[in-house]
Amino acid sequence: MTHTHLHDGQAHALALENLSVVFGGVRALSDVSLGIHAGRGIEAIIGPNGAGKTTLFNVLTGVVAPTGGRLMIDGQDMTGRRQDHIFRRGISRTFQGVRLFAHLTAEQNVAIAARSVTGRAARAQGRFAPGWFEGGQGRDRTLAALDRVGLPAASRRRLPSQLTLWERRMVEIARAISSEPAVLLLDEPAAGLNTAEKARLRDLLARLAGDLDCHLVVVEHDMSFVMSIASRVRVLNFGRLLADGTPAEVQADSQVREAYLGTSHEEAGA
Ligand SMILES: Nc1ncnc2c1ncn2[C@@H]1O[C@H](COP(=O)(O)OP(=O)(O)OP(=O)(O)O)[C@@H](O)[C@H]1O
Repeated sequence: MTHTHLHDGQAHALALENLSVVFGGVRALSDVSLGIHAGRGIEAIIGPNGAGKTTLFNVLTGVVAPTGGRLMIDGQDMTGRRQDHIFRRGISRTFQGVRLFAHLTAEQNVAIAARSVTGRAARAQGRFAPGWFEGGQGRDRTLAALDRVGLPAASRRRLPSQLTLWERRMVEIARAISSEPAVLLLDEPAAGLNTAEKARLRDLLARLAGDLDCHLVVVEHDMSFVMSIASRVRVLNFGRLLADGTPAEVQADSQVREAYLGTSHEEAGA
């Protein structure tokens, strides 16, 4: 696979400026400003239940339009733009829980995502080549993504219901990386995995950040997992950005400790 990088020579940046989201009377996000710079890194967003983490991902991917503030991609205002527009700018995601098409095999689930985009190379040229899937790129992209996550050959032709949770998670990640994103957002990737699987996930994410030149942003409740993979951690609480720093800095922050003490997150001190 050839990579013509979308962000060659320039920082591929996702930025939220004074972002607010209100659902009816609920203020899910209040005046959140943050920048995500592409590069080979992994950062995390943590926070108690209802802090606004998923809403933040939803704004970053165009699922939810903000009530106030702006979403900038590469310096361009993308506020209120459709999901597919944002996706084509190199922002990809996985969802809380696993969302795969039940009637399609693992391989087909990845293929439909892989063929819906032309990938980073074509995006860099500012075009979508007609017939590229028939030309084999979609298939190459699918196989490359499945190889990258390490899904065994026998599992690729199984339906999601015939796979383990870890295998389904691998398929979801393969689907998200098949578009060769510049930024990959992962919503609770470690949820439900056992210790051995979490270790494999940790290795996989580190490899993706390195090999793919993809910047990873992880929303995660498992604090020890977060602290072991992220170089930067942002903490949301009641829709506001409470802290931003290295894992050590965030863990030592008294406001963060207080925010977690009021919740049922027993893993907060881990
Ligand atoms: N579509 C919606 N309509 C109304 N309220 C919503 C909607 N989506 C989210 N909320 C509310 O916005 C707030 C933030 O929710 P969000 O799901 O973003 O939090 P979270 O940090 O991802 O929580 P969790 O850790 O439980 O997934 C919560 O109070 C939630 O109830």
